[in-house]
Amino acid sequence: MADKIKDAKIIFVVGGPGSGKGTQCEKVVAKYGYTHLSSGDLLRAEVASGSERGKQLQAIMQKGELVPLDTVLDMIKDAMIAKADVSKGFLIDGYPREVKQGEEFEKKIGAPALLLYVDAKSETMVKRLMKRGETSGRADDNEETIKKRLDLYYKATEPVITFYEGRGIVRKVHYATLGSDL
Ligand SMILES: Nc1nc2c(ncn2[C@@H]2O[C@H](COP(=O)(O)OP(=O)(O)OP(=O)(O)O)[C@@H](O)[C@H]2O)c(=O)[nH]1
Ligand SMILES: Nc1ccn([C@@H]2O[C@H](COP(=O)(O)OP(=O)(O)O)[C@@H](O)[C@H]2O)c(=O)n1
Ligand SMILES: [Mg+2]
Repeated sequence: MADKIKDAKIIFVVGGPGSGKGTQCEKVVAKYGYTHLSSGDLLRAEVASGSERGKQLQAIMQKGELVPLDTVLDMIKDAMIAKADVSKGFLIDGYPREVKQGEEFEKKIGAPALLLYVDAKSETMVKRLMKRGETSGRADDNEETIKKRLDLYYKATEPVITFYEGRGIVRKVHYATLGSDL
């Protein structure tokens, strides 16, 4: 089964909470037809299913903490296998969250060809998430959890970018290059 994705083209999409990862992925999908897999969306789907595992995930996500590495990785892997026959490549959005997650992904699935780093200032991210929180219904789009997600991003996830910069595969995307309104 896992053989099906052995040679898949992989792009990691990394950026802070509310930096616009999902928004940028949609643009790439429209242009290049890659398959977009958001690790956060996969986790929220599990929560929405009402399963026992979903309940445990909900509690972690509400606090802005990271769910266990194996849980996310298994979900991404299953989703990749399910799409392997129709996919030109995969945008893995919101993963890796820490260097260890990247290392495990590479051991179990494969190496990324590229890392898209979606850059935004922390004030911008906070503003967007507070706005989104008015309608998103996301339990983590509130001031207290947003602060924790940001702290964790700077502490655990920024080192991921440095790690892959060492391999020369990081491409930075920010509003100026994308003609955003901000
Ligand atoms: N003004 C402006 N808003 C944006 C831009 N990109 C994204 N947004 C908004 O910012 C919010 C967060 O964007 P997402 O694409 O969901 O960001 P994300 O990084 O996937 O967010 P998380 O999954 O929560 O990490 C949404 O409400 C978007 O509509 C942009 O370039 N300009
Ligand atoms: N690889 C991942 C992705 C998401 N998550 C969890 O899911 C939450 C939402 O992730 P997300 O990528 O949709 O959103 P942001 O926190 O980036 O805004 C995170 O705050 C984590 O609790 C995780 O633990 N591990
Ligand atoms: Mg997202």
